[in-house]
Amino acid sequence: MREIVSCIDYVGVNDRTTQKFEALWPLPQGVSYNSYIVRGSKCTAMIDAVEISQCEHLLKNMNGAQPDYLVINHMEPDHSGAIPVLRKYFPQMTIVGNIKTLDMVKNYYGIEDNVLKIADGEELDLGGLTLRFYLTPMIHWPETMMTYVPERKLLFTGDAFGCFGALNGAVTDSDIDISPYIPEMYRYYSNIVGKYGTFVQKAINKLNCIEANYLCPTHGPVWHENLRYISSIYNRLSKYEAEPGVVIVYGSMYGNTEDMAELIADQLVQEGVRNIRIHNASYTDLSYILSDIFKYNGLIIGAPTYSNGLYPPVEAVLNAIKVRELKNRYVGAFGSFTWAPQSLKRIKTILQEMSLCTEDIPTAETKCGVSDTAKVQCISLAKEIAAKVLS
Ligand SMILES: Cc1cc2nc3c(=O)[nH]c(=O)nc-3n(C[C@H](O)[C@H](O)[C@H](O)COP(=O)(O)O)c2cc1C
Repeated sequence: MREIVSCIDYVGVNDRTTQKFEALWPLPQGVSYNSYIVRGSKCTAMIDAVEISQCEHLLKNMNGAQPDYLVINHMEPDHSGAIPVLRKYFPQMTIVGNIKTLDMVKNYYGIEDNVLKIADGEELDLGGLTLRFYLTPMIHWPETMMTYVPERKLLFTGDAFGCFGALNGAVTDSDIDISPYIPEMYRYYSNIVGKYGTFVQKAINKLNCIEANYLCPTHGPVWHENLRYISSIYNRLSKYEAEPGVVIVYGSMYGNTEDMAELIADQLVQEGVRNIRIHNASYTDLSYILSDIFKYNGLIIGAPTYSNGLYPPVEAVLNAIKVRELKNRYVGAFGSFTWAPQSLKRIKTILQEMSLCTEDIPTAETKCGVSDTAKVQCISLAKEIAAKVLS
């Protein structure tokens, strides 16, 4: 148990053994499932729980605390998995959530008794400390909400402002070097929350009226000293705003499409672009590709034609971008074929369907090896994208 501010403690756990979050996203530095205890003079509340396999650690960290309430800001099982166990340990504990939360509690865990339904803006008096609930749907499930403690200017934010990476000793950012967590925040946002930028913006605007000195998410450090910086990252990402730079994602079986990627990158450097990330879609995990795509404002995608379609690893990246409704990028495309060209056409079609950009998409295409014409096209594509991302 670690004190964050007077009467509010951290009781969360670190998971350093799960290899992939949601069985999809790599966790090379683990992940924390954050849970908190708020002690009023009359009652004690627990804010969010942990994943089912971590119950023992959670109970140990609670150090004998007897919660009267369990507030559920988010029902995803990495936070709610412990509910049935907690209910057995603390039968008196009332489960607090909004109408959508309680429907999920019933359908996941068969629990309908001793629950308290709260509405947007409602408060729960713990004695000297108040919990005020703000519904913030679709960050990133329909039931998500945040809980504010006005007396401490502290906001429990659910998954918002969270990041991958287990906690290394300290809980609050004031006590650590936060630099390892920043790339993990980009990755977490782009992988998990990225599709819901509009809803993140709605929540940010809704919560503008409250003053928060502490943001306590369900993953990663508590933000205090760097609160403004972290909020600005979230604000920017959820508006789909990006830094000048170009991500080149390509697939290649025999190196010809790859040669085009290298040519384009070489020219981008000559044009003055400094942030260039090249990803071979067959080798870089999608998690990291998405993270870079959310970070930079230029995106160039290339693939060989494969069985009259698009090379599958590149198609998977395009689908992931489409799902996340990415906006405002300067995009280019390139492709290769041997007898019947398809890949470039397909990349362009998908990019245009996404409304990623309003302008024509610059392209380059080659038949078999990289032809002189294709080289000229690659150079011109790079020049056009460089001019836009640096403008
Ligand atoms: C399994 C397979 C399927 C292919 N299907 C097509 C195709 O439908 N149409 C075509 O023009 N080329 C097709 N190709 C040829 C590749 O698109 C061509 O060799 C391309 O230049 C490969 O690019 P790379 O060197 O970057 O791997 C196919 C190649 C393979 C191995």
